[in-house]
Amino acid sequence: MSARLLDGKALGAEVRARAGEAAKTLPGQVGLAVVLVGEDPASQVYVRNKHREAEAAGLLSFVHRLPADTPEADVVALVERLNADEAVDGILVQMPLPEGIDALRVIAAIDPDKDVDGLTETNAGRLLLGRRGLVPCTPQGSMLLAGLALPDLTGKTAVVVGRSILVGKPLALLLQAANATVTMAHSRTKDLGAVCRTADVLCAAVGRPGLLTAEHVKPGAVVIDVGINRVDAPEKGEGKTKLVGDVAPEAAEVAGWMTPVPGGVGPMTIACLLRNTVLAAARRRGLEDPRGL
Ligand SMILES: Nc1nc2c(c(=O)[nH]1)N[C@@H](CN(C=O)c1ccc(C(=O)N[C@@H](CCC(=O)O)C(=O)O)cc1)CN2
Repeated sequence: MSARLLDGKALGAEVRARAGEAAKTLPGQVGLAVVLVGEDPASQVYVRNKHREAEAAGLLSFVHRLPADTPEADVVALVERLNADEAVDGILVQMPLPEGIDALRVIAAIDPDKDVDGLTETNAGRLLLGRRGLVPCTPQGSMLLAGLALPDLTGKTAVVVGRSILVGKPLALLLQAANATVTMAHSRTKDLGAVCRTADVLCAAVGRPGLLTAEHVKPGAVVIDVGINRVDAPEKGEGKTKLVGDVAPEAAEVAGWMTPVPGGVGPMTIACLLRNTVLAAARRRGLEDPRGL
């Protein structure tokens, strides 16, 4: 069997287009502020892409770049200024932050109603309690991709490998909210293969290239590979690199559906960020959530 592709590029483009259409229906322009501290090369690419996609969708995009040695208090002060800025509907602080800055303290400074990353305690609590809030972008994108293969997850078994606050934990809650029976696995899980083979939906969010192989996959399962790992690619030439997921490509011989890396969950992250920003903007204006978003 060769898995069908869950195309995050195509679905991401649809989600971004819908966010752009919904933004047009709101009074005033929707504004997104992104804070980048330091020079992490991958983060610089992601922030550039966020700026480009936000503008392409008709949003106002404000990028704040701070040097790596910026004191934590100055990052928090910037977040507080953005909280008070009427032109800003959504705030995102790009992760990872440089050593010496406590990410949780910076996140805690974000107004929960502008927290388009869904990482504040308030939004994490809302997700846990099943209340309306802002949901982290990568887990949201993973659910949209899984939904292409399995529109109804009721009674399905799901295994999430990884327990980060950015992906693993919120993704497990979203799967549970969609009536799946969820197991969370991690580095201390005994017999990871046996646990993973129970999954109708297998989600890998660990950041370890090729951690899961064909042996971890139940025949026909939906495999959502959240890992985006840059590895050496000597076959492409000296010093060249490539992106690979947490799931080895041969797993596609067993899976029914699988996300590629690149082109799977990654593009959904920015698409869902635009979606969250438009949702936040509508709610801040006291309006209903836009239809069709
Ligand atoms: N505050 C946050 N920081 C980080 C998040 C996040 O959701 N919030 N997620 C990641 C990085 N990220 C967005 O910030 C991100 C990662 C990957 C992609 C993407 O489109 N990947 C492409 C490949 C791009 C490339 O060539 O490098 C793909 O997978 O096809 C978008 C956004 C960590 N930080």
